[in-house]
Amino acid sequence: MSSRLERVRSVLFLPASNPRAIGHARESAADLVILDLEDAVKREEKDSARSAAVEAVAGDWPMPVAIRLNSVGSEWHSLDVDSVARSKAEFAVLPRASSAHLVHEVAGALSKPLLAMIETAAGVLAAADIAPETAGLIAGTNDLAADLRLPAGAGRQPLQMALQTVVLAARAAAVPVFDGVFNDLDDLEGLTAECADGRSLGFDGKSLIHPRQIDACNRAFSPSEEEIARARRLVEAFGGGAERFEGQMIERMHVESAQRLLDRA
Ligand SMILES: CC(C)(COP(=O)(O)OP(=O)(O)OC[C@H]1O[C@@H](n2cnc3c(N)ncnc32)[C@H](O)[C@@H]1OP(=O)(O)O)[C@@H](O)C(=O)NCCC(=O)NCCSC(=O)C[C@H](O)C(=O)O
Ligand SMILES: [Mg+2]
Repeated sequence: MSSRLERVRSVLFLPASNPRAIGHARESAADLVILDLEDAVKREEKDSARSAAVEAVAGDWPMPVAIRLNSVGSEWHSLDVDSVARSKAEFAVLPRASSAHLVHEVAGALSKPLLAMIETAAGVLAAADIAPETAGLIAGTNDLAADLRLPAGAGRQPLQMALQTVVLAARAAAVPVFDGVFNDLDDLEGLTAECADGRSLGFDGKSLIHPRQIDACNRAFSPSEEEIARARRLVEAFGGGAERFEGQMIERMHVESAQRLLDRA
């Protein structure tokens, strides 16, 4: 696992075509920033956005920065790969990853760590093979809902199996995994609830579309004081084998989980 992604909770997307947003992202508390060349950028701005992204990543950033390419098969993909390969972007992001073979090819052409977005039915079914070719997975819930032909407002319930498959694939390959975006820009309560849902599914963090979503996300994916205190007590109390701890059975794996939480904290 790239150690630079190990503790990432908030993943902020922004259109590379918006210079003011690039400025805001650089000053934000996001753990990872993704300059988008794909869906957030209009057709007529694809070339200028690509140049702007390459120029932006050449500057200093307090957090790791990635560029999201246009998908394989699109008219911009090859130009994106050429430019991003030569750029100072630490990571690239491939949308609509659908097979391990394609991801392997793109990662090879870029010669830099690649995060793959799982956002099609084919991508979900291939996620276990895709994950080992990557530095991490990101669930693309908008595209996935569209690909599955879910009715508007269907929510996350019909996506549960896909989301769990993405987490399983990432865990089996020991790479980090990030939940999809929350589209309602003004509903911070809803965002907080969805972050909690993502964390309970096993995601390490969440992708975001607005700086005002960052604090809630960072809070939700950080261990609480209560969790930290319990983990400390548990590690301290453990003597090996099966034991009673505060009314519950604990074994070695509970100590490992507690230790992981303390490391993250
Ligand atoms: C969604 C938006 C288009 C909303 O924009 P707007 O209504 O202009 O927002 P505000 O007026 O609240 O903006 C206030 C200032 O904040 C800056 N801003 C806004 N968003 C960002 C951002 N993401 N990063 C940095 N800064 C941001 C604005 O520039 C304003 O600043 P100023 O001009 O100085 O006043 C907009 O929020 C947006 O574009 N969000 C990101 C969209 C995006 O990147 N989409 C692609 C990734 S999501 C995706 O595709 C998921 C996946 O693929 C899937 O399938 O699910
Ligand atoms: Mg998408």
